[in-house]
Amino acid sequence: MELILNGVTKTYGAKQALQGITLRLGPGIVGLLGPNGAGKSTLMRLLATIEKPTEGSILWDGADIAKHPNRLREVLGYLPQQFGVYPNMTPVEFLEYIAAMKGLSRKSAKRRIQELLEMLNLGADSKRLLGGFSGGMKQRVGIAQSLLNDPSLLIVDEPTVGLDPEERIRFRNILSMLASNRIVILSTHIVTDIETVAPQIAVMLKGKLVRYAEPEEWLQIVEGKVWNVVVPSSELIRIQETYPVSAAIHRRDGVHVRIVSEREPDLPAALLPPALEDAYLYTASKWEVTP
Ligand SMILES: Nc1ncnc2c1ncn2[C@@H]1O[C@H](COP(=O)(O)OP(=O)(O)OP(=O)(O)O)[C@@H](O)[C@H]1O
Repeated sequence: MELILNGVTKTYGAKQALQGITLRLGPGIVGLLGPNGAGKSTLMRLLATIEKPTEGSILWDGADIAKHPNRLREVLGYLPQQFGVYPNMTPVEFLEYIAAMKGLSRKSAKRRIQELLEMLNLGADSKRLLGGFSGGMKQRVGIAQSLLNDPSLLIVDEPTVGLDPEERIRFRNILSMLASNRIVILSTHIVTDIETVAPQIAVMLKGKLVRYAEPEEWLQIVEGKVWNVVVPSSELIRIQETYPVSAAIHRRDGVHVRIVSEREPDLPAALLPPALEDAYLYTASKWEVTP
């Protein structure tokens, strides 16, 4: 089970959405992190064989998916960013419909749907109409449809948008549970979505893969560079213009601002242990000036 990207580039007219992405993935979760417009969804669509690279190649277990898309499609699960359900169907009807489109036999689909409804904690709601489901429940139905064929490659694009904190945590737990025997690619612009579940994190900025590393390596980038400074709220804008700011908490004694700075700032400052958010912001700020 191996996915290799070799110099993958995608252009739309004059727009380069992806530039020379090279990456090798094995089983487990990889978190793909980047701001809106970084190219994550484009990359997901290429991996899902919906579009082809303009240059470069994507190999699934050695086969080029542009030439042999079915090799990957058979083992692919995809939860796109915009995932819609039919409001007048129950989860069972909806999943049966998707299973039929994927070419699963009725008998194995029925069994698999029951398994997935139990696993995703939807069993008690299996006879309700999807139109009345919460965002989190719909998202679990989305995951269920992506798992119908027990995929070896599972791609989930911005899955936590619109979910409440409890559903977010539940969703992360589901993904961790699924990652043991497949490659899971989780794309997001929210650091907390991936920091607890992804042992490998790839950051994309402006269509390029900036770095692919373990969380510990990300943290090393900002070791000794994260500071807490307390300033009056009138100073906050100046601070934000000067440093990457990963948090600003308003307290009685002023605003406690968490900044990333290579040198000790010219303000009373206390050094803090680094977090992934600091590393991400610092990397993005460096990339702004030296693309
Ligand atoms: N079909 C298309 N035609 C033209 N430009 C496109 C197309 N798809 C994407 N782009 C452009 O490519 C760039 C990357 O877009 P993409 O949607 O992949 O980013 P993203 O990181 O997924 O961000 P978001 O989370 O906002 O979707 C953007 O500048 C976008 O406008």
